[in-house]
Amino acid sequence: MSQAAERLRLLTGHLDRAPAVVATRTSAPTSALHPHKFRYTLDNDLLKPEERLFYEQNGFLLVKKLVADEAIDLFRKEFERICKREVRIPGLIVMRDITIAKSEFVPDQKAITKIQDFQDDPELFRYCSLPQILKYVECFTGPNIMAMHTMLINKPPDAGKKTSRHPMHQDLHYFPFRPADRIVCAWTALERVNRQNGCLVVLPGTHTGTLKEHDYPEWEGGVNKMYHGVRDYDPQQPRVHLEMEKGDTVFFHPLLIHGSGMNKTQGFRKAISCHYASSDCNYIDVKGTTQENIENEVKEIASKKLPEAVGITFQDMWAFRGRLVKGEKRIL
Ligand SMILES: CCCCCCCCCC(=O)SCCNC(=O)CCNC(=O)[C@H](O)C(C)(C)COP(=O)(O)OP(=O)(O)OC[C@H]1O[C@@H](n2cnc3c(N)ncnc32)[C@H](O)[C@@H]1OP(=O)(O)O
Ligand SMILES: O=C(O)CCC(=O)C(=O)O
Repeated sequence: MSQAAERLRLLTGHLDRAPAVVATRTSAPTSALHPHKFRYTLDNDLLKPEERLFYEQNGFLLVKKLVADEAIDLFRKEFERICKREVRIPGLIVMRDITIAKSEFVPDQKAITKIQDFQDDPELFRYCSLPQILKYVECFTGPNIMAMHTMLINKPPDAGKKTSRHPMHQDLHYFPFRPADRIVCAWTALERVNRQNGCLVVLPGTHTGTLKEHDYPEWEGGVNKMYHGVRDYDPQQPRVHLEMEKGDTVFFHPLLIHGSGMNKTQGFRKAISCHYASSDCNYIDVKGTTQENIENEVKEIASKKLPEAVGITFQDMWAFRGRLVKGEKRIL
């Protein structure tokens, strides 16, 4: 058994006890007729009872070998074509690590840390519509599903300044839509990921808390643009390193505190992800909330890059990105 599988087995072992925490933490009124009142998963028969309880208590669920090697190889090839500029995708954001952000651009995947917003690339967007992914997503979002945000992350070998780390954060910080419980991220390893190359690190159970204040961590070597982290993060909290094989997929709640470590290898650690939300979610105004700092930053960057973007709301920026992948388009 792999280390990751063993860790998961140990964690699921804890679920043998009665899910009292689940019942007490739900915001919905609990009923004596429904001792297991679930909050984070929906009533459908897709999840196995142990998977459902695991997500309720931990805020994430790792599914082994969900995406086939053939599909992954196609995603990797398309990423390579994008990096070489053999294909150009409208609206795609290409990010370089802060250590090389000011150097001359080289059209090679070694120079690219992440691509974001590939909703208009049919090759990559196939990931967001894979039936085996949507089958799980539906358990968290319900039947009307929007793909709201897409990324292919190519974590580079660390250049010695630890900038390849992703600070511990909650994805909800970036999202002006709610309810949080109807949003989920699917993150698939495009190769083996482990502590050496900077796998995801999660703080189990933190999805039951609230959205925390985020800001740039004070890292000596610098921090990538928009990589906010939870302020006053306590590194002593229990954490789990999600070591995964190619094709393994983790689903996680947008309040789950997570991040990823430094890539200490010479390889580029690749993963593909999509944030989904129920199309029944509604937009919120984040002014006056802890999210105002990221709203201002995103709007400032957008208006620098695209003068036409001045005056466009944060909510509209998300509405442009969102694509219906299943069911009916409603509010989002
Ligand atoms: C809506 C927001 C995203 C939603 C995220 C959903 C939640 C998921 C959780 C996360 O992933 S959190 C991390 C979110 N981070 C990002 O989304 C970063 C996305 N990156 C970008 O948008 C672009 O890479 C960026 C706008 C920062 C730069 O792209 P450009 O095409 O404008 O690059 P360009 O080479 O023209 O450089 C413009 C300026 O940015 C600087 N720059 C580029 N890459 C940088 C970098 N990595 N770090 C810091 N600064 C950077 C660059 O030095 C330069 O500075 P100056 O204006 O001072 O000359
Ligand atoms: O892939 C990674 O290294 C981190 C991704 C992450 O934290 C995120 O997408 O929110």
